[in-house]
Parts: sequence; C-alpha cells; structure tokens
Amino acid sequence: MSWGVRTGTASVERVDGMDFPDDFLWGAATAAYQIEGSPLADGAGASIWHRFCHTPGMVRDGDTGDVACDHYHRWPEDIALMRRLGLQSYRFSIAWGRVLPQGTGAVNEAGLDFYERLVDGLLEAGIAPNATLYHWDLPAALDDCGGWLNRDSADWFAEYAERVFRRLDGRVKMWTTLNEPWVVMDGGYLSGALAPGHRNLYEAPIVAHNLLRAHGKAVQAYRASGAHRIGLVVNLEPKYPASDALQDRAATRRAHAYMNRHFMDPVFRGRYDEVLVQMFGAAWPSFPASDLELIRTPIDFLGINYYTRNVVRDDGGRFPLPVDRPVQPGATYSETGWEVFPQGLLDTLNWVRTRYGNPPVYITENGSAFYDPPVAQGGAVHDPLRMHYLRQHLRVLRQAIADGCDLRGYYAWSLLDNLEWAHGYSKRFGLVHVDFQNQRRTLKDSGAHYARVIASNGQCL
Ligand SMILES: OC[C@H]1NNC[C@@H](O)[C@@H]1O
Repeated sequence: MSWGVRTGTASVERVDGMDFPDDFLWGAATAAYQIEGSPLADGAGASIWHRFCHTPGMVRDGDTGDVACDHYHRWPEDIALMRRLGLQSYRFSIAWGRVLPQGTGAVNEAGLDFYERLVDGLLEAGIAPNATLYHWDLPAALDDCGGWLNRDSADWFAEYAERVFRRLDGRVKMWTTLNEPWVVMDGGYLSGALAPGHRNLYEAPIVAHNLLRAHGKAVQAYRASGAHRIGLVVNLEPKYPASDALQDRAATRRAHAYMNRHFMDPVFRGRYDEVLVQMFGAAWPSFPASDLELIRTPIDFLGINYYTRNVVRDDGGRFPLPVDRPVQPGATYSETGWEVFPQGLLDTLNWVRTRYGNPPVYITENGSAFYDPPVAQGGAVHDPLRMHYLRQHLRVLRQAIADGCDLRGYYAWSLLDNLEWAHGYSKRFGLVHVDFQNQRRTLKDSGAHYARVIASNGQCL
C-alpha cells in the first residue's frame, strides 16, 4: 500500500513495509577533470583531457576544464553544500597528473596535499570519502609513451595507486581503481569521441585488456598495504532486442557482450566472453593466461553506473557491433538522448546478482541531464524531469533489495553541473546548479528532494 504526502515542492510517496537497510549509504559523485579546474596548478601535469579540450573541434563550443566548477579552490563551499544535502558519502576522483605530473617518478606533494585537505574536510563534515583513482584523465606524458596501449601502463598505474594509498588510506576507506573502463576504451579508442580520440578496432581490445591488468595490479598493491575496501566501477546498460527476429536477438547478444560482459566476465569469471572474441575476429589479440589470473584478483565491491538501456536492432553488419537504437514510442529521453527506463536498473542488478554471485554493489552513478530553466527569483531551479528520473530509479532499488541483491548504497550523478566531456557544459546533471559565469551554486528542486530522501533513509521518495 502506498500513500502520498504533499510537500512544498513535490509529493512524496511512502511505501510501507519496504525499507532501505539502516546502513544504506547515500551519496553523490563527481570527477576531477569535470569539476576541479586549475588543471596545471601547483605543479600538476597535463592530462589527455586537457590536451583534448585544447584541440580545436574536439569539445562542443571549445569548452575546457580550465575553470569548470573551480572546485580546486571552492571545495570548502562544496563540502558545505554536501552537508546541506545530508550526504553520507562523497565519490570523487583523484587526478593522476596532480600526484605524478609525468605519470611516473617524481611525486608532486602539492597535488597530494590538495586531496588530503579535501579528504580531511569531508571527514570533518562527517562525510565518508569514496575515491576513484582513474576517471579518464591519463597524464599526457604517459599517452606520449603509448598510454593504455602500452603493457607498461598497468605498472604505471600501480605505482601511482601505491603513492596515493600511502598518503590517504585509512582516511579514505573506499577505493575504486577505474571508472567505466568500457567508456575509456570505446570512446577513447574506437569511436574517437573521447580523449585521446583514436578510432582503431585493433587498439580497443588491447586498451581494454591493459585497463583490466592495471585494475588487477592496483588491487594487488592495495592488498599489500591497505586495510579497507577496493573495487571497480563499471557502466552497465541492459540490452533488449527490437524484435523477436533472430538477427535482432543475435545483435542484442553481441551488444551485451561488447558492453556488459566485456569487463564483468574477466573480473568475476577470469575469462572473456566468446561472443566478444568472435566479434573482434582478427583484431582480437592473444593474451597470456596469467593476465586473466591478475585481472580476476578478488575485489570488495562493484560500483555500477546506470543511466539507460538500449533497444537493439541489427544494423545489417556495417560494423561488428549493432549500433541501431530504435526510438521507443512514448518514452522520455534526456538531453543526452538516453531513454528513461528505470526497469533497466532493476534488470541489471538482478543480472549481476545471478551471473556473478551477488557481489556487494553500490550504484556509483545514476542521474539525468535535462534542460534547466534559469535560476528563478528567490534562487530556485525547478527541474521536475530530473526529480522524476531520480524518484523512479530510487524506487526500483527497493525492489532490487527485496529480490535479494546485496545493494549497499547509491551515489547520485552529479553533485554539481559540470563538464560533460565532449558535450562541454551543455549537459547539466547536477543536483546543484552552477552558473559558470560567476560560479554561483544553487540547489535544484531535485537536490532538495534528494536531501529529504536521505533524511528519511529512502522512506520518502
Ligand atoms: O555521462 C554522465 C556521466 N557518466 N559516467 C561518467 C561521468 O564522467 C559522466 O559525466
């Protein structure tokens, strides 16, 4: 049974009898290059995203991360915003180039000092830090040495990880090695839409494999010194055939193998999906078996980033991957062109539960970019579509828990409007509006609602 309660800005729904666990963790997420600004400050080394943004034509409107949300200077103000939301945890990423400007070798202590101040500020505010070591901003100096195409990248990453663990572990008790390695591979090396902008079918599986090796080496490095938890964050997108036709079902299988099983199978099952290997054909390299043992080094939790689903229609084989996504009649689509489909989150969580042995899971990103009206008189940002997206997706989490998923927490993407990569600042995901002309932050209705959800531990959706 459910009943509605009118509040100032939105009706809240209480669903009796289905609670979130008392220790369910409520947070919000960001990433270094998308919010910090000052990418070269205090000795930091340039990343591939600094280089990509400063390459004409790569990012919409020529936007860069040079200023972004100026979080590098405004982090105390942003922590105050997190307290206002009642966040219990904050997921952020560490810019590799701030710590090791050349990617390996000499440490830039000022870079570590910044993250130490941020972590101590979070702890002082009673907010648990959740740190991601790699959220796409590879030091440009390493890209000049082949980047993720170079097998040495796994060792470079482990060296960086060890430096960060040494300074921050203990205050940071939840670590992620990589954010969305699939996007790093697909966007950076196949479609070319993301840094470093390659378009090469032969490079993609090599990059994916080295990313996974880097993940494994960082987990092993953590086991040698760390005392808390480390995991991996993947973006998962359930695939549904456009019809019962054999070719659509086969295309769906390929899309599922390419995006979802691609990283999950090696990490949790120690092998690649055969469909994936067949799809790449001659472009699929041979890998030593010892690599897969490294990759499957056990982790403490899985982070799932969920945004949307794909309905898949065979595209007639123009590419090893089905790329047709027929528009769904009556569906709502966000500004990024993603269908709003909360059922896909439930289906994904149950797929992970049943295929991979029900690992501890956090939703480490979930959110939507919708057009926001200008800040109203009195400082309100009314964003009903983002609010609706949030409520729909939080609702299915209850069902996932009832289905037996070991779901431990939820991080909204994102705390702040920020640089949405090649989209520049044109796509706003924030619970907090940022005026990029004057850096003024304004809590949106969706942010105020999320604060109510947290305060009620999900009772008030
Ligand atoms: O596209 C929205 C988000 N998706 N996951 C990775 C983040 O960096 C993106 O902003």
